[in-house]
Amino acid sequence: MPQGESHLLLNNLRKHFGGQEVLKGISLAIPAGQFVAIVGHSGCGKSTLLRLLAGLEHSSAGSVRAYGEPLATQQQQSRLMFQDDRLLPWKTVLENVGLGLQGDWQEQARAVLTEVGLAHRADAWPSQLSGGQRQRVALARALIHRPRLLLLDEPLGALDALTRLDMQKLIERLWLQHQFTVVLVTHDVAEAVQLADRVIVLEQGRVGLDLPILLGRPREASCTAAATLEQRILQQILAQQAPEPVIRPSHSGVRWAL
Ligand SMILES: Nc1ncnc2c1ncn2[C@@H]1O[C@H](COP(=O)(O)OP(=O)(O)OP(=O)(O)O)[C@@H](O)[C@H]1O
Repeated sequence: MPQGESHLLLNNLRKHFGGQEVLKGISLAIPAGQFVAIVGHSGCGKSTLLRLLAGLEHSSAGSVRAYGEPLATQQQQSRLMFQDDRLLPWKTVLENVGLGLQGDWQEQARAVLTEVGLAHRADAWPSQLSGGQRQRVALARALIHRPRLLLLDEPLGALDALTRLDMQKLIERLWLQHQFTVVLVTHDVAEAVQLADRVIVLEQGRVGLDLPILLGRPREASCTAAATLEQRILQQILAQQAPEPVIRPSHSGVRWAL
């Protein structure tokens, strides 16, 4: 896949919540069209980083530029997909895909449903679909906007293993076809190596490893080169202690863990 121009430039990005510094100076250049996976211990700051890229959080310091412009001016070109599909149960599949669109959106919505293999369920209700199908609808709802940046926050985490493999193939196919930039947060190191051009290990808010995945496509999950890369990433993660949960006193006097 051709990659050249920088899409995202993160410069010394920091984020704290109260006294807790969650991102401690992240600097990255992400070329247009690159597929980046972010892995790391629970609580190391992966979702916070993604939420900053989606414009759902503001950084405490540092900057993110998209195509040379402040990220905030480019936000309409990105879409975020979560582990839960966030479909509206009182709207049909087609209406969910066209949510918020004006004018003659139905044809476009049917076209993206075809791309995700669900054109035949356009008139179904979300409750009539399987978990994998609902995630396909969520993907179609993102794709209808033709995003240049697709942000994926563990979107396959709740799916069974076979559905997950199907979804991985679908995401890879659509990415190759449309050439958007992807930032995927995942707990699954094999999934990261299977899909990404580059895997970043976050360690307590810092980049601990930035590893290019120089494997051809389509990829064989069981090939030795992939297994070696997975091993390298796992070693890096396991060498780090998981972040200590932050215990804060609540107003009621009960202590709770973040
Ligand atoms: N809105 C918030 N207010 C206060 N603290 C927050 C907020 N969002 C995240 N945090 C804290 O920031 C830290 C990093 O959270 P984040 O969700 O980014 O981690 P993560 O690596 O995505 O974890 P996981 O893999 O478990 O989803 C955690 O300690 C979390 O409690």
